[in-house]
Amino acid sequence: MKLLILDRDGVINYDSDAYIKSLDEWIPLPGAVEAIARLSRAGWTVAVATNQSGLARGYYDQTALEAMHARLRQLVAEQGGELGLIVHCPHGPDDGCDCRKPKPGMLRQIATHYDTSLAGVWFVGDSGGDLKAALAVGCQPVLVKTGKGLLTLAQPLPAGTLVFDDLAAVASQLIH
Ligand SMILES: O=P(O)(O)OC[C@@H](O)[C@H]1O[C@@H](OP(=O)(O)O)[C@@H](O)[C@@H](O)[C@@H]1O
Ligand SMILES: [Mg+2]
Ligand SMILES: [Zn+2]
Repeated sequence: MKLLILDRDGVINYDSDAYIKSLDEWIPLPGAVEAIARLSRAGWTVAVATNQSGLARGYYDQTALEAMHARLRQLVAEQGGELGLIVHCPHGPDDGCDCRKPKPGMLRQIATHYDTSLAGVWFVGDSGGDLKAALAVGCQPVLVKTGKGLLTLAQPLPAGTLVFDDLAAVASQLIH
């Protein structure tokens, strides 16, 4: 299957060092919704793996998070596409979970959901933790320059990391 996995904050929507705490703060990056819809219409399954430690920190609740994800699904549907599984890690850095990136637990959850291999599946992120999670399970690490991407690019990247300006550029590369 044509599976693409995306990080959320900094890839699909603007990120903030103060976390994205409400639907009002959740603002799609230019071209991101259109890119997901284009990929979906072209037969790609687009899934999301996102750290949401703001839940553990008490900055927002599950209801707010689900409102953001419902809005994203609605926007993609309005462009004729369909967004696949969204998996989030609700834990904090000290909770010792298996799902918080750079651990690959969420990527494995997505592979299990779709009963497919992760080998070579592109995982598109903006942080070093995203790239590490990809490498841990044989995904193709892909960095975009949106969100924290330029900061990440200032550090040494894992060998073989692909770099694109944004999600729209990733979509154009995958859709021939
Ligand atoms: O990029 P994804 O995984 O979709 O989500 C990242 C967010 O959960 C937040 O992750 C936090 O990191 P800590 O969780 O505090 O280490 C910070 O980087 C915030 O700026 C950011 O909004
Ligand atoms: Mg991110
Ligand atoms: Zn977790």
